[in-house]
Amino acid sequence: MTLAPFGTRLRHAMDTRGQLCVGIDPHASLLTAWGLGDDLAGLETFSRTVVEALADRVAVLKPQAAFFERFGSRGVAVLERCTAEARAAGALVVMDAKRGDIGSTMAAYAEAFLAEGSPLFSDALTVSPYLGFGSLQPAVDLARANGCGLFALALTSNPEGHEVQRATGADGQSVAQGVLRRLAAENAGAEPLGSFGAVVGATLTEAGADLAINGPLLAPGVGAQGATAADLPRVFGDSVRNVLPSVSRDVLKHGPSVAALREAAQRFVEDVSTVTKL
Ligand SMILES: O=C(O)c1cc(=O)[nH]c(=O)n1[C@@H]1O[C@H](COP(=O)(O)O)[C@@H](O)[C@H]1O
Repeated sequence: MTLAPFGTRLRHAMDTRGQLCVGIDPHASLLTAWGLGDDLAGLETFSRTVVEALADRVAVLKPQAAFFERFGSRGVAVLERCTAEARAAGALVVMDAKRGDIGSTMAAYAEAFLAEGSPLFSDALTVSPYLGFGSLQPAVDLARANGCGLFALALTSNPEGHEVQRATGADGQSVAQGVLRRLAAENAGAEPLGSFGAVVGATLTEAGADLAINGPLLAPGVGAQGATAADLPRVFGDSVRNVLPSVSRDVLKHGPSVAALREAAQRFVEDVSTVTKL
């Protein structure tokens, strides 16, 4: 089956379901708080419950691969099921695996997540451009061919990111701005939205970069890291309509009640819609 471009599918999902991504981050502390064991059975119940609660209503679910890999191959098998079930229930899945390597290895990462029929096939993948944006080319090509997307780390939500991302190159532009320019080039002419997004933390005091990339802007940091929906216009300015705010712990802490998870996600959707419609 040929999928429509990821940017088109994401625009539709955000317009119909609201601009929100919920991260599936099965921290040991959350498994315990839910009354589950910090083990494979706990991981399975946790991820199933989040998918049951949210996959039929939020635009995007973003499993954080690390929390599944913690349990080895059987944890990865849970991630495979979680991804397939979330997609079958109607959510777009952004696999948060932050892959990045030399081009020839990047091609294998791309096949793992963006080749139809792969056990971990996802709608999009988070990638690190810090081996050089060009090293991501095999993932860009496969994503484009298969209706998938990428989110490249540009201005991350953690304070340590600045020393690399805000550094200025010989051309006078910041490293992050260079990444954003390359993404804009990949998205040129795409309508209604390109498929090659940037990660820009909602925690920044200001973007300090041109975010007009004609692509989605994944904005983690809302909730547990201190940002709120009210911060989005300050950071994203005119690009706020293309922002996909991402919340993990601040929604997940409301489980294991399916109703409470849904209410928490709905509150974020409403908060975000208040600021994006201004
Ligand atoms: O790519 C990401 O999703 C990401 C980028 C970034 O700059 N900051 C960031 O927190 N994330 C991820 O977003 C999630 C944030 O989780 P909470 O702080 O619990 O909402 C984690 O899975 C992080 O790995």
